[in-house]
Amino acid sequence: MGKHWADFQYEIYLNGMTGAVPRLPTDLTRLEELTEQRLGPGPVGYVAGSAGDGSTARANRAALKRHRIVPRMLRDVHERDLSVEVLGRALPAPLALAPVGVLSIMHPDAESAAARAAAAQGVPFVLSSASSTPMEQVAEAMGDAERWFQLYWPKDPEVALSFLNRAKAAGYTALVVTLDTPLLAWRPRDLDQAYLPFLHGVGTANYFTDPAFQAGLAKPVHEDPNAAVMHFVGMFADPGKTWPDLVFLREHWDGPIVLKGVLHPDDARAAADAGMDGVVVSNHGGRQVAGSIAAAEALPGVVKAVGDRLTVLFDSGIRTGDDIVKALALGARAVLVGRPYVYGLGLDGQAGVEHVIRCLLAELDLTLALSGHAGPGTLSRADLIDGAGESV
Ligand SMILES: Cc1cc2nc3c(=O)[nH]c(=O)nc-3n(C[C@H](O)[C@H](O)[C@H](O)COP(=O)(O)O)c2cc1C
Ligand SMILES: O=C(O)C(=O)c1ccccc1
Repeated sequence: MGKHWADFQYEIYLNGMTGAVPRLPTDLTRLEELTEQRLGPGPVGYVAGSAGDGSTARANRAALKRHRIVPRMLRDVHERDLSVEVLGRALPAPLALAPVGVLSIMHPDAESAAARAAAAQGVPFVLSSASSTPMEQVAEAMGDAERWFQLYWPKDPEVALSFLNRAKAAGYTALVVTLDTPLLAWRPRDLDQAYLPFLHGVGTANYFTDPAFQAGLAKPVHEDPNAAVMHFVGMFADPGKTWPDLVFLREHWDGPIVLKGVLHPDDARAAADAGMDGVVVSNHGGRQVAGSIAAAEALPGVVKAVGDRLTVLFDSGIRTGDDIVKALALGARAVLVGRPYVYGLGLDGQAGVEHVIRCLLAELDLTLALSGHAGPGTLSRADLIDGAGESV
């Protein structure tokens, strides 16, 4: 028997008897606007923003909305269990927090608060290479809770190797290698506000604390921060990388490796052929290729190509429990959520992130049960039809 995620719903109703309502809305699509009111346009512009005219982020939502769940009745759903096995580990629910850089623009406790929230709810935390807190400090905040490290594969192999060794020593079990960001895309909201936290040395903690990174600087970071920032900018990603380069990661990382940002079935096959363990079907929340295929449109093709060989994860556009049901029915093993938890962090720190996790999983549990499923295992493509679509 798994955790009773739907109890959160009762807890809210029971608190309501004394007139108390939740501190944050339970419709997570409302969090962006609230966060903007609270924190202002700079940081929220960075989080909410996406590539080009923003239509790819909207397409992610529309593609999920186009699928409609066909509920089934009179199936025993009184005992439910959302647990799944992902990359050889048992997770209490098919959800992880996506890697998101520079969380200090949202809250002073930044990644540590988000990681503690994930740990408290038993959900894996994926730490970004571009975190505002060094990976060791985030690990310490989590105890032995499940954590994965997202790699922006640095140009300098010594720094790459050092990141892998540090992540391993700090207890990160899986490596999530993001392929879709060899360059930062054209993002008008950031350009128009000239908002790029890295240029101020925010989101560079893993680099600035790294001995191999420091070895490439003429002066210590604190003596010449601008030079350190420029060294970071030149190092952070490498648009020259190709598939054969994955051998380096396979050689130096013992645990599971997941490639994030895969949208084409042939790239998924290449990942399997390169000895990878999984892929995240993702278009980076619509932040990289403007006009890209929606992530949910890409999911079935990738599952068909490699579903029997790789763990297929999904992100980009998950906002509700029914979105998760749809991604699982399309063949994802679990999903990652990005912006909603980041807004939760901005609004209420660790508690805000826990609120987001609990809302998503309570709604997932209830939607599954009401659709005739006692857990994710019985979902299949047959539980969905293509609806007429809807404006979102
Ligand atoms: C502010 C922000 C920063 C991000 N930083 C990273 C990052 O450092 N590494 C990474 O792999 N993905 C990053 N992403 C992408 C997320 O991991 C994820 O793919 C995306 O947010 C999922 O879409 P969603 O926000 O619609 O849930 C970032 C996303 C946002 C919104
Ligand atoms: O903003 C992003 O989407 C992102 O992935 C990123 C890139 C560089 C540093 C931090 C985050």
